[in-house]
This record gives sequence, structure tokens and C-alpha cells, in this order.
Amino acid sequence: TSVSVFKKNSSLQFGYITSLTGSFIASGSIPVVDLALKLINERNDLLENYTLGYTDFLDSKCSYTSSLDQFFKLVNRNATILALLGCGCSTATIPVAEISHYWNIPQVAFASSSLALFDRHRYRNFFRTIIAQRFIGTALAQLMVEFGWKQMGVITQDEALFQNTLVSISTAFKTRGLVLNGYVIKTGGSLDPFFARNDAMNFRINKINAYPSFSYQVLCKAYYRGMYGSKYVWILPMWYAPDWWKTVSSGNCSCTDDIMLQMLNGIMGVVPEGFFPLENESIVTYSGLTSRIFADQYHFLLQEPKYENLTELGIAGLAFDAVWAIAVGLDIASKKILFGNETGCEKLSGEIAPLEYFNYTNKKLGCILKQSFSEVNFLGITGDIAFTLNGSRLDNVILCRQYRSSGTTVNIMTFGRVTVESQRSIFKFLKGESNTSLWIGGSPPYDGYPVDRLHSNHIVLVVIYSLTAGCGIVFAVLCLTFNIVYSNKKVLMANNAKLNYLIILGSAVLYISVFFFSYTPYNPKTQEVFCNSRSRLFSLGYNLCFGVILSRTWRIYYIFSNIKAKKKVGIKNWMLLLIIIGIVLIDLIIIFTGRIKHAIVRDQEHPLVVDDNGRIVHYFVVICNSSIISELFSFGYKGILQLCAIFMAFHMRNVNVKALNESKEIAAIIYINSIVLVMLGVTEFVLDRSHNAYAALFGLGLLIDATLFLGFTFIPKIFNVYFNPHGGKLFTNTKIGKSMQSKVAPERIQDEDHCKIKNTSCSIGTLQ
Ligand SMILES: NCCCC(=O)O
Repeated sequence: TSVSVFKKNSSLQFGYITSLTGSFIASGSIPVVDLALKLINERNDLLENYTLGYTDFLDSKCSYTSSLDQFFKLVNRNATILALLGCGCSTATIPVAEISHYWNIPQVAFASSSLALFDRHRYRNFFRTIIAQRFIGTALAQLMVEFGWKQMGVITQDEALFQNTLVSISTAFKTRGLVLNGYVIKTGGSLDPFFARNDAMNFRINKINAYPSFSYQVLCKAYYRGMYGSKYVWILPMWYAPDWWKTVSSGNCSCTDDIMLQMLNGIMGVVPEGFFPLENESIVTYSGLTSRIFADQYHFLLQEPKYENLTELGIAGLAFDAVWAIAVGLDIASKKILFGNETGCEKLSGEIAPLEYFNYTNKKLGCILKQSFSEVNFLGITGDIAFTLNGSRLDNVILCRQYRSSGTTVNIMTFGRVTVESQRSIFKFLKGESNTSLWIGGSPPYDGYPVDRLHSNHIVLVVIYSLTAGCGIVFAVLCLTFNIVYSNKKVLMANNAKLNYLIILGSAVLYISVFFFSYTPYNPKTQEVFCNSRSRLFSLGYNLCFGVILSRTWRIYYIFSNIKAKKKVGIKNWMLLLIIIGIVLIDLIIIFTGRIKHAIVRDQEHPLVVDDNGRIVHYFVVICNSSIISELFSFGYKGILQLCAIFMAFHMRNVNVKALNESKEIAAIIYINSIVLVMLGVTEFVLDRSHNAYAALFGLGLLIDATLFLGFTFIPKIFNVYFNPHGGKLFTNTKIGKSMQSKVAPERIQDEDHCKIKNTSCSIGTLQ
């Protein structure tokens, strides 16, 4: 049926394809299209000799293929159309807009806001009254900044419109340094990937970038997951039909209207101002209507029997303006034709002829039509209707709106607007609106952005270990005093008292390093310094002590292995010193050549903590491992030294020359140190990210080791000096086990030891 109201001389027709079914329903445009035609055809100053009408309305089903199908049907009819109104949602419009210019007709859309349609090379004859979703990202980013949010989750329906909006959001977010966690879900696909993300609950601000039925499902699912209330903010496109959330309208029954009302309350979003009829309801537009009258008439029409089953369209004003744009465009064209004005279209094929004689192959008329539509400029019900070079309207004002429900009704309130300018964008609350009217509690909810904190070790651990290490240092000072005061006692002279200074120094360094292992400064840079210091202090202290023990072990082992040799076996002081220096140096070279990598990594002991204010806290620790190779080298090196010591200690297990060779104490040190070394190695390689366990075990190992070296070296000597101040019994208890008996006569050891103590020329491995 052809729709035209008042007949003039000739009739002009446009095609009308819209999405009557599918993801986006724009059937509610029919009454306003009819209303616009009625008003246009009543006018004498517009399309004077013509009656404008559309052939019939066709359903693009908001689908790519259905839309193309309808378009081909339309252009293959006998009746020629001069323009196309359509084709509903962006998904349906895009493919038709790509080919409609081959039929030389202009296409005007009122419900296709995809950014993709900006491409003039592809969509040559395309115009639209709807504003493109160009500034949605910028406006959202501005709101994020305004409310102090840093991150947002976004679930996007896999459709052209939303894919492009997602790009616009992520570009704007990147510019502002905001975090976007996006999921794209196919239409009809499962929403689980979005909700099952590990960190889904961390995102308290979520944007649904989708058509209404998809949004319904997301909100419904969010309800059952408890993702609503004052702690969550959902952001929606704000151009949905007024009743989109109702169970009946959405065709969805997983949630009740009550549930959806609960979900809707507080939901906010942004939408270009030009989507809606003028806010100032007293301005009379080109159509002769004010926005108030338009709204009243629309609601009145929707009650009429022929329209009663249609879904109210939130953007009906754009459909109304689109019909007016077609009328004005055709009117301009008819005047150009009347005056023979074909400027810019001269070289094209086809005759300049009245509009009623237009056919799809007439490029000249097609060109005039396109040019005429480009010149359209009038005040529509939604604002100024004029097209830029890419066929879209200019609009840089984005409205910020919020659903507010009371009882069983829900209203959409505009609370602010973002004005997007080339350099910056500005958000302003509307009069009477503020954070207080927007949020329960008067301030924006927490966005779930984790607060990063550097974890420090438990204070009890730090205190206990520091006190113990302090006691250790006091003990080292006492040993030092003892070593100085009693340096002329036989028990010390017989055991290279000077080397004891190195043990004292090494142990003190180990005690000091305990503090560096247990205390963790809050500043990452200071932590790095601590990290560097502690690994070096540990190696230095350990090797000083163990170097002395090893060199002494070797001395005894060497003497007793060469006891039968004719030539006197002499081990000089400097030889032992050289061994110790060598041992220390090699490890320090390993430590210093291995690159120390500082990394701030998630604390495995406390990966995620919610603090008293409900904020998510991510704890981090600074780890400062050398490269694994250098760590392996360093511990491997210590392990090899340990094995050598065990080997020698094992072979001397039956030697017992009291006070001279300390073989029992040395053996005890070596065996106990083996266990400590294993503990340190395991801690270093396995527990480096569990900072408290690491500090506790490594610190314990160091305390044991330092005390072991000091204690076993000095306590027997202190006892000895106390009970045997003159060293009289020093050489009376000499036993040599089976393995050594064959090699040495006890009298010889005694004699040679004795000679040393008496400060004579001596050769049994004593320092000279
Ligand atoms: N404002 C409705 C947009 C729908 C679409 O572009 O598909």
C-alpha cells in the first residue's frame, strides 16, 4: 500500500526498510514517518507539485543478509524510488549503504549510528539524522575521570555498531591512561566468558555495549551473581526504547520485571544530545511542531489501533527528522531541476528531467539528488539537520543520564553533559544534580581498581630476628675481646688465633645480613638496595667463616696425610690466608658478575586482600635474584666447598689432638653447616616470593650459621682458658684413630706441637 495523505500532482516515493524484528526493533518509527508525511504533504512550500510517500515498510530484521534481500526486492519493483529511508540498525544499513549509490539514490538512516558509516568512499550516497557514536568513548573517559575511576569492564555484542564503539572507548581510555577490560561476545553466544573471568568481581564499573535484548541477559545474569547494588555501576547505551527492560518487550523470561527494576535503578550511560527531541519544548521547528507537541502526538498515535502493537522507539524524533530531510532534499533537487542547475554534475550521463522521470541509471539526476541532500539544512525536532561531508550530523554534546526507579516506574534523568572539543572535553552537572543525587552515600562507588602495596615482613619476625642478630653481634664482640686478651694463651696460639678474627668478622657480617633479610623497607628503591646488600653480605660473611674452617680442616688433613713424610710439613700462615681470600673472592666474583634482577612481583603469600574499606589490595614484593645461573653457581660453589670439607672431616674423624686441631669442633661445624646450607638453598630457590617464609628461614639459617662458627670456635677455648689457664693439659690427650695410626706416632705429634708452643722452629702445620 502506498502511503500518501494529500494528493498533489505527482507522487514521489521513497523506499522504507527498517528493523521490525531482530536485535534492534525500530517498528516504532512507522507512526512518526506517517506523521511527517502528513505534515509534509499538507505544506505548499515544500515539494509543491508532489505528494511524497513510501512504497511499504520492509523488515531488515537488523540483519546483513535480510537487509540486502529487501533492498534488491525494492529496487527490482516497477515503481522507482527516489530515496531510501533505512535500513534500521547499523548491521542492516551498512551493506545496503555500500551499494545504494549504484542505483543513484540517496539513502537516509535514522537508526544507524555506527562509526563505520563515516567512510565516504564506501558509503557514497549515505546520510543520517542519527549522530554517530563518535564521542561515546571520550565522554565515558571524561566521566571516569570525573568520578575518580581508573578501570572499567566492557561486554560488547559482536555487531558492527558496538565493535566500533569499543574501538572509540579503548582509544579514549588509552589516551587518559584508563584500564579497559573488554569482552566481545557473539550475538546469541554464552555470556559465561565475561562473568567467569577470574577478576570479574574486581570490575565494579561495567559497560554493556550491546542491543537491548543482549543487555537484558547481561543484567539478569549479573543479578544472580550479586553484581548489583551500591557497589556496582552498570553503564548502558541510553537510547533504548522506554520499555526495553520489561520481560514482555524483551521476550526474555529469565528475570522478572521486579528484578530488572532493581537492576535498572542507578544504571547510567551517555548518549549524544541530538538523539532526542529538543529539550526546549517551546521552540517551533521547521515541521511546525515543538518537541512537546511531537512527543504528545507520538504517544497519541501509538494508541491508535493500526499502531498499537508497535514498540515505542526512544529515537522516534530521528525518524521524523529523516523523513523531513528526504522531503527537503527532494525539494532542493526539484528546484535545481526546474532551473536547469546541474552544477557539478554536468559531465555525468543522463538527462536532466523532473523527479517523477528519475530512473536508476540516470547518473546526472542521481548526482543532483546527492548534492541536494548535502545542502539540506533545517531545524528538526532533534536539532539542526545538516549533513557534513560524510553525510552525518555534527554534534559534540553528549548527555549523561541515569535510570532512577521509584516503586514500579523508572525514569531516565539527565544529570550532566559532556561537551567534546578538539583539545579537551568538559563535564558539567545539570542544575540540581550532583554526586549526592547520583550515588547512594553521596560519592561515586569504588571502581575495584587494586591498590598496589609493597608488602613488608611481619613486624614480629623483624623484631625477633633483629634482637637475636643484635645478641649475636654482642657475642661476636665478646669473642673478639677474648681473642685479643688471651691471644698469648696456648689454646689460642696453637690454633692460629689470627684466623679467628676472620671468623669473628664473618659471623658479624652474617648477623648484620640477618637484618637485611628480615626488614623490608616500604620504598621499592630502598628494597632494591637491601636486596643487593643482603646477597653480598651473606656471601662475604659465609665465605669468611667457612673459608677459615675449610682451611683449618685442610691443614689438619694435610698434616695427617703427610705425617710420614721425611721432609717436615710446614703450612704457613699466609697459605691459609691465601686459601681464605681465594674462597671469598671466587664467590664474590660469581655474585658480582651475575646480573641482579630486581623485579616487583605479586606476593604469593597474600595475592589479593580486601582492606577495611573494601578496597582490593595487591601486595607485591621486590625480589632481587641474581640470574638463575649465577645463583646456581654461587650455591653450587658453596656446595662443592662443603663436600670437600665433609670429605676431609670424614677422613679425620678419629684424630683427637686436643686443642691443637679442633677436629671435633670443626667436624661439628661442617656437618651442621651442611644442613643449614641445604635449608638456605631450598629457601632461596623455592620460597623467594613468599617473603615472610623466605625471611624467616633464610634469617634462621644465617643466625644458626653465624652462631655455629663463633660458638664452636670460641666456647671450647673459653672453657679451656677457664679450666686450664696455663694450658698444662694441652698435649696430654692425643688419640689417633685407625686410619691415621699407621701414619703417625703419637709421641711425634706431641713433640712437634710442643716445640711450636715453645716458639721453636716447628713444622706441624702451625702458623708462624
Ligand atoms: N541508536 C540506535 C543505534 C542502533 C544502531 O546503530 O544499530
